[in-house]
Amino acid sequence: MGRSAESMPSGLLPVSPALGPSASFFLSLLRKSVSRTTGMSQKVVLITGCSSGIGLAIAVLLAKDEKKRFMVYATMRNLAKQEPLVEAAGRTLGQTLEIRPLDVCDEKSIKDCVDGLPDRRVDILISNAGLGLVGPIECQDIEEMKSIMDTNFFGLVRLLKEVLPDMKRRKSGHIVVISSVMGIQGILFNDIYAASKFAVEGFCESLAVQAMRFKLNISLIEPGPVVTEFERKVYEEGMKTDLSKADQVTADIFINVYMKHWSQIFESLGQSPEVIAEHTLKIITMDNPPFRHQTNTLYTPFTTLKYADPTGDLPIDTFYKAVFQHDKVFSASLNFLKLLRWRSRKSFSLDKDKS
Ligand SMILES: NC(=O)C1=CN([C@@H]2O[C@H](COP(=O)(O)OP(=O)(O)OC[C@H]3O[C@@H](n4cnc5c(N)ncnc54)[C@H](OP(=O)(O)O)[C@@H]3O)[C@@H](O)[C@H]2O)C=CC1
Ligand SMILES: CC1=C(/C=C/C(C)=C/C=C/C(C)=C/C=O)C(C)(C)CCC1
Repeated sequence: MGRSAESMPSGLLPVSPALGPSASFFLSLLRKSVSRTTGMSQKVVLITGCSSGIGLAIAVLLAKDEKKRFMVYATMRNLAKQEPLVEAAGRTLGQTLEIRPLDVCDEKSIKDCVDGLPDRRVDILISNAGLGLVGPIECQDIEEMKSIMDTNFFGLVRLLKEVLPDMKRRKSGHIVVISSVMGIQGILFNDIYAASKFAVEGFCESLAVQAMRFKLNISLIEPGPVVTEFERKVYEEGMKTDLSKADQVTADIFINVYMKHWSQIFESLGQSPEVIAEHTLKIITMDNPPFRHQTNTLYTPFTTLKYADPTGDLPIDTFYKAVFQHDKVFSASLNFLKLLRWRSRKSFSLDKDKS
């Protein structure tokens, strides 16, 4: 995709309005000549939720791209949280990465952010901002549930209402959504979170056919557990749940079965945000990116159960057995996996030390 010199991202050759008309004219000539000589077609990437985790990792990986293929607008709802990103971005800050405010629950904040981009152009939108929630529904209030839907689902809808019309007009663009394995398959005590990711998937699947008519791509990235702030926040909030509204059996399963497995699942199956960023880079640089992409091969045995049985009984029976009948075997398998991964990581770092 060839981009005009006028629409080159400001991060490459910043033009200060204070420079006056002649300097601006000179710089615009310089931009044209840079574009002509390098033949560069730098893509503008807008990412939400970059204060931590997956969003931060994607922003940094793309900004540090050796071929400088991307101009990254890394956004977050609270700029007071930008320090980790500033630190990780290093010298790319102000060059191939700029930090902007954006709250996915606030239409005006989205519009202001997009209006502030050169030509309002977004080549790749990475919808990443999201919140988790675990617990029995009888202990969660509707407002709390609505805020999950508002962030995880309507956040994406608001973004697309702002960005999609321009992409359609230009007949180019890639919408990448950080969904989850829970966009494919519900998990015990994640009723509302899974519903929000199912909503995301249904929405994108419906939109994908229309997008094709405008030569746009939509891709859902579906990670399993990823070791980020999400893990800690969800665990801490989950443990604070007021279980007085739940019966004894439910409260017991939540604390002594589900929450007991939480850290173990992340330790045995968890990926790093950097790995998810690598997967995302691969997807956005493909000629024909897939609509769905799972990042974790260790988790696919679970998601495959869904596709293997159209009645839907197989995953439900299997999860039931894993949790209630073969708890010890399930737990031992996770521990074994954890040990294997620890050993392979150790031997990998020993190999690196030798070389
Ligand atoms: N970690 C995991 O196991 C998995 C996560 N995912 C998904 O990955 C995405 C990123 O999560 P992850 O990096 O793990 O978690 P983090 O908690 O590290 O990051 C979540 C990001 O979303 C931001 N955010 C929350 N609400 C809003 C909002 N209204 N507007 C803008 N930004 C907002 C947070 O900002 P702030 O700091 O201000 O709260 C933060 O930057 C989410 O969509 C999540 O559902 C998918 C599969 C697994
Ligand atoms: C696999 C599995 C379990 C837990 C899975 C979890 C906890 C997955 C977390 C995924 C996340 C955090 C996705 C984020 O979007 C159970 C129910 C213990 C038992 C049955 C098998």
